Amino acid sequence: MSVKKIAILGSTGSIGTSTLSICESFPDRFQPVSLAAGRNLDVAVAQCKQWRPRLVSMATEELADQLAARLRSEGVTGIDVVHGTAGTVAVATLPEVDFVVSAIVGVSGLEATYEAVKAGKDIGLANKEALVAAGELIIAEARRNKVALLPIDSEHNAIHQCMRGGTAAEVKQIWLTASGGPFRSTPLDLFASITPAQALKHPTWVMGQRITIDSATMLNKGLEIIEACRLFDLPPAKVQVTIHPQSTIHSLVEYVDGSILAQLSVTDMRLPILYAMAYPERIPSELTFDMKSLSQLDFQQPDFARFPCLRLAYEAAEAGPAHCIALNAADEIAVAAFLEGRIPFLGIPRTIESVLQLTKPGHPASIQAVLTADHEARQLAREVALGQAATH
Ligand SMILES: NC(=O)C1=CN([C@@H]2O[C@H](COP(=O)(O)OP(=O)(O)OC[C@H]3O[C@@H](n4cnc5c(N)ncnc54)[C@H](OP(=O)(O)O)[C@@H]3O)[C@@H](O)[C@H]2O)C=CC1
Ligand SMILES: CC(=O)[C@@H](O)[C@H](O)COP(=O)(O)O
Ligand SMILES: [Mn+2]
Repeated sequence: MSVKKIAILGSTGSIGTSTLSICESFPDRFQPVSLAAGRNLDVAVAQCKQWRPRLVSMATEELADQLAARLRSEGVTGIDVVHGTAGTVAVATLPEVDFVVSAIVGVSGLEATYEAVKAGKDIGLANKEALVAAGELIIAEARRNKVALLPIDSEHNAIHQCMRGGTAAEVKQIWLTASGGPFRSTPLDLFASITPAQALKHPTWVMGQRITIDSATMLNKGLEIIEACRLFDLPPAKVQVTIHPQSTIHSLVEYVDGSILAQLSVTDMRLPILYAMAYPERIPSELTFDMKSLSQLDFQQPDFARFPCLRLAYEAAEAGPAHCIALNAADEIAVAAFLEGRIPFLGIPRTIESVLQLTKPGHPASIQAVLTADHEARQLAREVALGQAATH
């Protein structure tokens, strides 16, 4: 059995480190050969020392120089260090790479993901923002190059598994489960004073900051609706959301005959990562779910008044690609502003809604056009958020 050579985009993050943990558990199956980190120099140094990849990228030239110096001083040789977008693209397209785990947060991960698909690499996709911003282009390129695009996002991974129970034409609709985040039952009059520390306490998952805040506003589920439309070629009306606080069922597929298939497992991202990396095989693992401990599965319908971001995402999905790009871009800016204490929690949906209202319908036909639209939406979002900051 040959060892799959893995590139990890976002190796220092939550998904990246879980991917390396899978490589550690299955050394005869997966070998990381190229890594892209952002700014976390200490973790990048440690990963280089442990894994001795061929190529590593850091976000900036300065950080790359610092990494190279640290590796030299510690006697670690044979690792090329690159930087920036060109660096992440080089990591993703290294000729010997068989499989790319795309787990940079935000649109920063888009170009490397797209170039990996163009280079014919199979992809494990965690970076949902790439699909939200440029899903049609990525999917078309994946079809052209016959690459497997395997979702790592837990809901889409669950749907991918449940889709093996029928044909695409037999699917009536799909159900994405949502935890409801930390504010599922918080009185609405307290929303105005929600702090970053409160919003960063996810009830069921440990994840990076941006996705954790997105779970608190439920914009994460909104992005996932668009992600599902792109991955499974479904209209927004066939992508439903149900709140399931236990995060035990990761999503469901409803078939035309009335059967609903669900995927259940532990709340541990190593499992969807392993599924994607091993596909179409299933590798025995210790990530078992204790069925005997399962006593209750709850569901409730989401409330758009509590979670306006969910409504905004459905509206963007219906409005088309330019609005999906704007939805994500505005959220990236608003979440950063909230975490820096510059806008309130409710400023996140307010920023997104204002930016969407100012966005004209459009269908960017290239990655460069997507990046231009993303840049313009960010500018708008900064102006809107800045206006709010002045009155905050
Ligand atoms: N965590 C989870 O359980 C899940 C995550 N996802 C998705 O996976 C992606 C990653 O999420 P998560 O791991 O939680 O996020 P983290 O914030 O934990 O990690 C983000 C990673 O991206 C890197 N990064 C950020 N900016 C750049 C850049 N400009 N160039 C290169 N690398 C960069 C960071 O580097 P550094 O830290 O070195 O700065 C880090 O390695 C997101 O798209 C998220 O929505 C989807 C489902 C579940
Ligand atoms: C693990 C994962 O896939 C996350 O996207 C998670 O689902 C977030 O939780 P929410 O359901 O609260 O958005
Ligand atoms: Mn998810």
